[in-house]
Amino acid sequence: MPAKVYAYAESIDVANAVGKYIIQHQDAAISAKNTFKIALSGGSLGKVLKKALIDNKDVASSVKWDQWEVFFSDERLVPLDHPDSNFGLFNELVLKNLPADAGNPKLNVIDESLLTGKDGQLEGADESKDLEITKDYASKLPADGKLDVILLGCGPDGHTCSLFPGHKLLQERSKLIAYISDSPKPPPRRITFTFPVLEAATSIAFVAEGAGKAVTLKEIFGDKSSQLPSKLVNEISTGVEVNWFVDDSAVKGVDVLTAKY
Ligand SMILES: O=C1O[C@H](COP(=O)(O)O)[C@@H](O)[C@H](O)[C@H]1O
Repeated sequence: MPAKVYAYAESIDVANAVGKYIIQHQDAAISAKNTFKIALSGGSLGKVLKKALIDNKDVASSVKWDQWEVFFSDERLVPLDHPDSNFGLFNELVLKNLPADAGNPKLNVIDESLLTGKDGQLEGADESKDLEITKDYASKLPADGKLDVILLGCGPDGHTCSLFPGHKLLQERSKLIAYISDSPKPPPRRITFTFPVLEAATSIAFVAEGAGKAVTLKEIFGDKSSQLPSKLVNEISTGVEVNWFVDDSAVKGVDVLTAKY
């Protein structure tokens, strides 16, 4: 199933489309099994989620937080209130802005009590504890391994989750959550979903904005031989639908059909 690309002139329209997409999948998941399992990413996605889930009042009033189970597609090995934490970003921008009666999602976060070292750096880190964090996070994934929605970012280098171009973790098949201590983007110590988790999902959506992503998207959609991690997600053939929500500048010069969600 080829990836679908939804493009908009304005950033706010990208966020509103992401909000609509989330609500449609939330409603389908809840009517089927009474719960919505969604994985989030960090980086630029944080601000999009704030616009989609807090500022857009129609979407905000449709979110059934009590029935959400939230996971993180990757996480940096830093305290949950650290500026580099992907959970921390979601907490600051979304959770802390929820009205008191909004309900409480079930949050699946790393076990902070096992953290060592400082700021996700290698110095002072105890790798055996990092591996415990990794194993513990894997145990939090749904028993059937199936997430309803995974929201992904695409870095300017084409990475997604903490799966980086050319990295050996792109081949990881035996673990659902993997540990990385040589992330080329700081901080170096992180955990990440592997391809088997992405392959088992119902729906994946990338959100990518800005002219800085155009060269990368050109390669992802135009170069059949590209091995960029985000391009490899587009090629998953397990039946998971892959969507891209982008602004016009991110797809300027990219030879791809776009639509509105
Ligand atoms: O390091 C990370 O980067 C990616 C991409 O971030 P973006 O700011 O270019 O959208 C992000 O998806 C991932 O969760 C994060 O850990």
